[in-house]
Amino acid sequence: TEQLGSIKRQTTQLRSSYDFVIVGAGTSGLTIADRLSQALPSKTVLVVEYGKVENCPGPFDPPTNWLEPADSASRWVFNSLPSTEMKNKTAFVTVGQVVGGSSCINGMFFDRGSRFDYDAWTDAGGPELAGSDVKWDWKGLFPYFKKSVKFTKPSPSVAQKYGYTWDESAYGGSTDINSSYPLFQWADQPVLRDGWEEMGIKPVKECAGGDKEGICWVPASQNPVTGRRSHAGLGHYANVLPRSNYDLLVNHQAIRVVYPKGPQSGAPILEVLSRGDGTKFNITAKAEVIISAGALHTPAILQRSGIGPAAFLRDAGIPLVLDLPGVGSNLQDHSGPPVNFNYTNPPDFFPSPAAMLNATFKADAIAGFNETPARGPYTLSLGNSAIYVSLPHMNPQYATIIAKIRNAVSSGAAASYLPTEYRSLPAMVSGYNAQLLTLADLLSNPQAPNLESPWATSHISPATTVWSFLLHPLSRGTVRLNLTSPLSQPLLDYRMGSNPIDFDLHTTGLRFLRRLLDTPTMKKYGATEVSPGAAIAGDDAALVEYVKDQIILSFQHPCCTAPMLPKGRGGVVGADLKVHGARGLRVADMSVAPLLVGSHTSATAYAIGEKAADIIVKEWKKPGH
Ligand SMILES: Cc1cc2nc3c(=O)[nH]c(=O)nc-3n(C[C@H](O)[C@H](O)[C@H](O)COP(=O)(O)OP(=O)(O)OC[C@H]3O[C@@H](n4cnc5c(N)ncnc54)[C@H](O)[C@@H]3O)c2cc1C
Repeated sequence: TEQLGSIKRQTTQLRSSYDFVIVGAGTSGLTIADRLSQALPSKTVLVVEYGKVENCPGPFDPPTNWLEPADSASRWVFNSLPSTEMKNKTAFVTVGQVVGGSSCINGMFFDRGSRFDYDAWTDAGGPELAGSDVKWDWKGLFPYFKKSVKFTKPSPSVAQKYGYTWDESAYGGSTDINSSYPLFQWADQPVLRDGWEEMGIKPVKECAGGDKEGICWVPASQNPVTGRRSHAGLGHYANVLPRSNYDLLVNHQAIRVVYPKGPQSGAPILEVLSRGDGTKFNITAKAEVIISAGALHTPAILQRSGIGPAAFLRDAGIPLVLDLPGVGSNLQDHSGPPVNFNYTNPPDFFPSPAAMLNATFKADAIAGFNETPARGPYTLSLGNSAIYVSLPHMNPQYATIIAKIRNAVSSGAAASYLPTEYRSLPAMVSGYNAQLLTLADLLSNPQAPNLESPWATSHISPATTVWSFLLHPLSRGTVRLNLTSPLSQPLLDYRMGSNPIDFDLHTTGLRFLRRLLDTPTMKKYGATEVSPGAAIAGDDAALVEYVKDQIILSFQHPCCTAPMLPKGRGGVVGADLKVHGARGLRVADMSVAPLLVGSHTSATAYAIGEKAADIIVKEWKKPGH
């Protein structure tokens, strides 16, 4: 209960005003709240969170079924609108709804993108971002990646047992967000690793330092001793208390920001709704409101505030405050199809996940998870290994795909891949063209991965499967208020495959992954392809059909819906994360990424939070504030 000292459950418990009001106690939001309340002790900070504080942890604490947190109240479940180019498939997407946000329910796979991914953010923004004092390229972000986690190297015996490698120069932070390697791997984990190496993919010693094309060990966001999840709700809230200027209001929905005297008049008022008794309340921010509600809810809050695409807001009957068509545009996520196979002569390693079917083994695993230090299978979350491969290394004919991307821009065809309402808006078209040209450069770079395939074992039941994650999709979706119920979850339109060149990228990934089955290691175990199969793989049209049939539309990494880009390129915030045209209002979470990164997204969300906090602290420490 002491930890809950500053928890507010009713607005009557709040102070009359706060300097900073942060919307969303998630991965980025709590990072910012922690840093501001620490660096600016004379200022007050309030975080407003929709969910509760009690519902974290999620899955892997110990692991339950993937995507099934121990407490389902800790998340939102979205089913997107159908993607017409993907046979009307819908994306199943979840996000955290709890103090800690999605860092409470995620897969704990704690990787960073490659340096080229972040350099691409600046490229896509053109001179305005490149020339800004604040830089969001790799060089500008790397110090914040370092600051955002405390890395604990594995003991020599564990490192030797599993072959973990690392380079501490990629780390160095001391904050209470842990990055560490688990004390357990399944004995058959090396089977795929051997296969990848035989395909010519090279092991990389450390993948968090900007260069990660190859085979990577990836740490987990977990405590190195207890094996438990490390998340923002602990590291940036409970474990930093008491702090007299840091309050957290739970179980309240931020509805919208209101500018009684116009968006240039100073920090807006935040309107919140109690989920307990349904009352509405206004919270006064003296300095700033910072929206960190995640890539799906941040654009909904802005749209309810009258900040968004003018035509949409008019149709919705919401008075226009700022015409920013980029709000809720530019939705991206990782997606991809699988290659399925069986072993006719399966590797007989012990333990493999099949051992969990044995009651004695499982009982020992549970006991081990509760020891200190913890040990055994339950200390392993989603896994810790992945390959990251560039387009040139997958496809010798990659230049044809790059030419298609460039031609789509020069011919004007690219605009027709955007949602209809954007095709006549010059800023949206020019921003998308700039993104595509940036991505054409990125995808041509042999050191910039465009495929990820993570694994933890050679036996992923029921079938043996390797997934192809398309790291840099070209299609763009939208997030829009649900006009029949504007306070409920927004509508997601993923529009996967709306840029047809994405199919070339998906089929490249599939063709590349299939080569795993030709390696000596896989042949030794009699690996036999189940799908897509050689006959289909030789036939472009059939392989595209396979992609449409088998693709998973979301690997739970939605982003980019309030992008940091100039207004003339469809942007919503500038390099200082201030909403274009508004005073006292910033956005800081995965929505501000202009382009999806080639990694899972929590490490980037923490780094965005760290950098945002630094920008804000510097501004408010200036004389005159
Ligand atoms: C199931 C799952 C698995 C994942 N696996 C991984 C993984 O293995 N590795 C990895 O790196 N990443 C993973 N991710 C992605 C990663 O966790 C997220 O991208 C990242 O945590 C997002 O951070 P954020 O700060 O943008 O938003 P969040 O952390 O989602 O925070 C947003 C917060 O805002 C709150 N909120 C929303 N609307 C309102 C409102 N109106 N009023 C008040 N509060 C509001 C939410 O409740 C939430 O607490 C996964 C995500 C999910 C969902």
